[in-house]
Amino acid sequence: MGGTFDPIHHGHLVAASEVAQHFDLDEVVFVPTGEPYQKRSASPSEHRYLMTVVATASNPRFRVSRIDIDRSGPTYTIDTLRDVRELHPEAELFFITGADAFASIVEWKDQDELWQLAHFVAVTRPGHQLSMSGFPADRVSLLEIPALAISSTDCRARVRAGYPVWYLVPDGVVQYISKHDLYRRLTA
Ligand SMILES: Nc1ncnc2c1ncn2[C@@H]1O[C@H](COP(=O)(O)OP(=O)(O)OP(=O)(O)O)[C@@H](O)[C@H]1O
Ligand SMILES: O=C(O)c1ccc[n+]([C@@H]2O[C@H](COP(=O)([O-])O)[C@@H](O)[C@H]2O)c1
Repeated sequence: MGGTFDPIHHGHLVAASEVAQHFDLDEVVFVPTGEPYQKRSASPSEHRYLMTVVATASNPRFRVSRIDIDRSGPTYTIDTLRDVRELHPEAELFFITGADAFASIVEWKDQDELWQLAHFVAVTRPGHQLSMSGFPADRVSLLEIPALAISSTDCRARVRAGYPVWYLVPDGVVQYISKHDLYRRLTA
């Protein structure tokens, strides 16, 4: 599951858990983006990586990869999937996205090749419509998951405004945000 994770929240974790259960996955690898070129700004990648580690540490089926943050330049999923394929030549790969990210996939780099590298799972997300038309039916699945109307944008705005993010993000992430004074001065 790729994401900017700025910060990681319970919407991400529920999506990962539901997909792992539904497809009987051995593990879910969270891959924080290095340079999310379509986002206006993002916190330093090490902060986003460490929050993802903190949020996932207690789940034995969850792991975090540095492959995107250690690759220089803009992050493209085609590179993520090629690198993962090289590391795990025998694995059956699934790429998890929310409905909003999936809707923009036609704009992603080398879109036609993406389908050969992984099976894409698009999960439902409040406020976003999912349409499978035009996509290769055998390479894409839609999964309905419990609706959590949580976004990283909203979490950042809440911190900036002095509102709590307890229970929207894992406790350790609340503490990490506070310890490193994240989001107080950001505009995004
Ligand atoms: N509440 C949610 N329910 C389902 N999927 C989600 C949810 N939040 C994020 N996702 C999915 O997780 C992936 C990573 O999302 P990302 O890290 O950009 O979080 P975000 O909340 O969308 O962030 P931002 O508000 O900054 O755009 C994307 O595929 C996104 O669609
Ligand atoms: O490959 C691309 O061109 C591309 C463009 C935008 C987003 N993505 C990937 O989509 C995932 C979710 O991205 P985001 O920006 O919604 O956090 C993450 O893994 C990104 O690297 C990929």
